[in-house]
Amino acid sequence: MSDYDYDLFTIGAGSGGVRASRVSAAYGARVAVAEEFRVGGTCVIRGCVPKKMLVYGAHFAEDLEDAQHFGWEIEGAKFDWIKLRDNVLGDVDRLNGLYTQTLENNGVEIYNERATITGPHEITLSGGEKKTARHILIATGARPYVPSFEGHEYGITSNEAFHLDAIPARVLIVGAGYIANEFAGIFNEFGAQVTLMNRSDQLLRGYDESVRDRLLQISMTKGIDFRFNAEIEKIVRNEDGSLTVSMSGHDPLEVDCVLYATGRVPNVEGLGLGEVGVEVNERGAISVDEHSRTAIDSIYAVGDVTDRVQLTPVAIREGQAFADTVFGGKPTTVEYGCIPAAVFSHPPIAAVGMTEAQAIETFGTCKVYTSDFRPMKNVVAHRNERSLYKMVCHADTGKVLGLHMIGPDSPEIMQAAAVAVKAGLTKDDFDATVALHPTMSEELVLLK
Ligand SMILES: Cc1cc2nc3c(=O)[nH]c(=O)nc-3n(C[C@H](O)[C@H](O)[C@H](O)COP(=O)(O)OP(=O)(O)OC[C@H]3O[C@@H](n4cnc5c(N)ncnc54)[C@H](O)[C@@H]3O)c2cc1C
Ligand SMILES: NC(=O)c1ccc[n+]([C@@H]2O[C@H](COP(=O)([O-])OP(=O)(O)OC[C@H]3O[C@@H](n4cnc5c(N)ncnc54)[C@H](O)[C@@H]3O)[C@@H](O)[C@H]2O)c1
Repeated sequence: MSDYDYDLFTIGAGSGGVRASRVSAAYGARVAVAEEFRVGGTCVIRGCVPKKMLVYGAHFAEDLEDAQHFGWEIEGAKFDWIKLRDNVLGDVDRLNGLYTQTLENNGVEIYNERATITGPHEITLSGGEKKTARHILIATGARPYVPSFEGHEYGITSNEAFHLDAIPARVLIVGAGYIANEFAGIFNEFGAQVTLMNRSDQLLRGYDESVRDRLLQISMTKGIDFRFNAEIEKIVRNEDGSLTVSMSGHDPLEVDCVLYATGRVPNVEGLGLGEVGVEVNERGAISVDEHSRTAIDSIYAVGDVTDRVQLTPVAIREGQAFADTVFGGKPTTVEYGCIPAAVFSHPPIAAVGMTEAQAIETFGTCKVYTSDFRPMKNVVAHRNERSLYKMVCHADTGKVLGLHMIGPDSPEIMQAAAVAVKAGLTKDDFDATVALHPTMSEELVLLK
């Protein structure tokens, strides 16, 4: 008989924590999880899922416009934000229920409370109750980073964006990464005047320059303004509720909403890590080994709180690997190479593997094949918006090192193509595959 209340106590019921808890319980472990907000975590409650639903909702603005060129009369079309918002939040409630049910069906005990670590095997819940466990898993995720300056409290983060009472007429988005470009697209399609500002002179650092440039060009054509090399200095709230934002290198801007999309920081504060000896790195993320184990043998950490790759499928893999290793008798590590990623902008971007710049830096040279085309649907719709597919290959072997796409449905297309890139296939292998016609994805086997 174990001396502990549980075999595993997980802190945080998000993507990583739910997977780890559920699978560990299925292996026969006695598992409990503490969640201070809502079961499902960032992805389900205020991240990937509601964001993607807003992206779908937003894209109807273009679809309705384009439909007229396909013979459809669209009279009196109007957009109701409250209806979309409440439908999305309703589905979030449904998913929250499903995730809770999944945990309960697997015999995982849920504490709807904040938890802190008070010993290598001890957790204290906010209500004061103490629990012991053979293993503790920290899966507390990350939260939006808000830069500090005078008046910063007048801005919102992505957390609040899902609950707005109205679409603001003028929005300033601070940052130029994933969330900035996704919400710039969403607000712009809903009719807001969107300005995106960034302290550097580029957007989406880490993505291939060609697709970044294409997104910038298309976004500008759609009416989104960009201010680069701009550091936010001050926000003043005016009597009418509008906000005047001062920034370096540019004129002040008057808007109705400021959204910070300036990265996410690991949730480690007040967890008791220092007291118990769990180390954090210079970025404030929990340091772990390849099995997600911290400096304390009984304590592990997965997902955004470790800041390896802040993506849901990665948190899930880390949670699964933890359970397989600790309770499944199958020591498993996560492979971080060739992780496909997407930006759900309008149009979306998808990528896997090395950019052209990374390939040149690694190998000194590479071969690049591209297709720059106007999708058939855009031609009929009179939409002057071109897609770009780019394949980066090893100069000698022809092995595909990276694939980069911007265009309609590119994330949907990329998932399948990423299998080929991960498998180490070559440009010749792609070319040997007969095209599926007429599609956009056939460009992948016709690259020049
Ligand atoms: C707007 C937005 C859009 C995104 N879109 C995508 C996307 O399209 N694709 C993608 O792959 N990723 C996306 N992400 C990233 C993705 O949501 C995260 O990488 C993922 O949720 C990380 O999972 P996690 O388990 O590490 O943490 P989380 O899902 O954040 O879960 C952590 C949980 O721990 C709880 N918690 C924290 N501290 C405590 C405590 N002390 N006690 C109890 N509970 C605690 C929190 O309330 C939270 O529920 C998006 C993120 C955001 C913000
Ligand atoms: N489609 C997806 O998969 C998706 C979508 C949203 C979020 N996410 C995940 O969530 C993470 C967080 O998203 P994000 O967009 O907030 O982060 P990000 O890292 O993508 O972008 C952060 C942006 O903020 C800027 N910035 C950082 N610190 C700043 C400061 N002090 N002042 C001004 N600007 C500053 C950066 O230059 C950058 O442009 C992403 O890294 C990603 O892993 C993924």
